[in-house]
Amino acid sequence: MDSLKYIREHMQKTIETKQKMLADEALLQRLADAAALCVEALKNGKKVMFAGNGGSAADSQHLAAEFVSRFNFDRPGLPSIALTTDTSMLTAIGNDYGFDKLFSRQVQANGVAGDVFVGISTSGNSVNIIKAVEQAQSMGIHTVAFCGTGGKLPSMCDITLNAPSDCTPYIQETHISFGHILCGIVEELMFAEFKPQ
Ligand SMILES: O=C(CO)[C@@H](O)[C@H](O)[C@H](O)[C@H](O)COP(=O)(O)O
Ligand SMILES: [Zn+2]
Repeated sequence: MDSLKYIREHMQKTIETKQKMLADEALLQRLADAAALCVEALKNGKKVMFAGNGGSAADSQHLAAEFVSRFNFDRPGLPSIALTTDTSMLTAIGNDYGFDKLFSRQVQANGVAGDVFVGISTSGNSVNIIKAVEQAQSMGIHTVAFCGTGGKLPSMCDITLNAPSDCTPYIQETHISFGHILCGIVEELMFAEFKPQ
């Protein structure tokens, strides 16, 4: 096994995925639209919820923390929760209702109309994310997909941010760019007066 060859190939593929993203004007516009959707929800006193499995669970809590704490500059916290972090809730729902209901149950209990739900799935086929999107839609909660090119999720949501790859790690590495850009635009649009000159 040639580690340096592996590193070069991985970096080449992740750069190619980002270049495809940059060349896709419609995708960039949808990312701007997703930020505008979050701004509208937050200005109306609503919140942004994130959910995903595995690496996407980590992305969910990373991005919710960015909203509540800070991203590029100091400003008031923004309401956001990751539905992936409370082990008591996750084990109770998983044990009593099944893993497929992990996120939809939390959306039903804690979501309100006008919130934004961001479902993150590289395959686009994680059932607990699909069910959470369906639950959100039934409650008037806006839905955003962070996905790849496959699965059911890309055709389900109000706004679809599809990383242009079919390979989980490159999709994930693009998703965290989506999330950082989303946080950065929301912060700028909502708190321009807090930005250091
Ligand atoms: O982080 C990784 C792979 O990079 C894994 O933990 C990965 O997130 C898990 O296999 C997830 O269960 C995949 O779910 P999904 O992205 O297909 O919805
Ligand atoms: Zn991973």
